[in-house]
Amino acid sequence: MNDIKVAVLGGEGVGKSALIVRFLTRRFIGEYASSSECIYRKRMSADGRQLNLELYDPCSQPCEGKSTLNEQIHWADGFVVVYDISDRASFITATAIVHLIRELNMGAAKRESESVVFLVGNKQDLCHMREVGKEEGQRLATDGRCQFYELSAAECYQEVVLMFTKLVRNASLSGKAKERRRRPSGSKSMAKLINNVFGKRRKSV
Ligand SMILES: Nc1nc2c(ncn2[C@@H]2O[C@H](COP(=O)(O)OP(=O)(O)OP(=O)(O)O)[C@@H](O)[C@H]2O)c(=O)[nH]1
Repeated sequence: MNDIKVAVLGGEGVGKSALIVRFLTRRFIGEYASSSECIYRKRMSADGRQLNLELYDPCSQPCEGKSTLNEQIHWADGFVVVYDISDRASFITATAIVHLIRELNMGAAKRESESVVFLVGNKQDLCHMREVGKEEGQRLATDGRCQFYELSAAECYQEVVLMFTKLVRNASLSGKAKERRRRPSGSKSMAKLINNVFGKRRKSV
């Protein structure tokens, strides 16, 4: 069975938990606990193959044993980088995250091990308060070799599911996940890292 690790990253309050909870439970509940980081686990199938998905939801507040952005990027096979279309500061944060992911990918040398990154402009239902143009998101996605979505965790259940499903499929085919499968010793040390970094909280939905 393949393990696929996806980190949902972005500034504070952009809707990371809302997107994850929407994908896993279909529901938009409005308020989400944000005092600790956690990993949600889900079994799913893609292209007839069974996958174990691990979805990492970071904690924006300072919390005990909090992992660094670099650790999160090394851990994951794929990323959803989220910003809020009604909050320009969150777009600047998303831009920095996309650039950091690509920088660390370059450090890892091989192009085929490049991570799958989806850039998501969330809260599309707040377009009357828009501070980030759709074309700006598209431009960042092109620069950072990301797929781009504008959607609303509050209102677009189908789009949220499609986005995550496509990301998981692409990540499962990516060089990074394949490389990990080919090298059991590598996955052992990665498992150790995960336990060190994320061992405290795991959730199944
Ligand atoms: N209008 C609107 N509000 C949203 C949407 N998605 C999330 N929210 C709201 O935005 C707020 C923050 O959502 P969270 O999912 O907690 O955001 P987060 O990025 O996980 O937050 P932190 O973990 O604190 O960084 C909540 O009040 C949500 O109800 C959306 O698509 N539209």
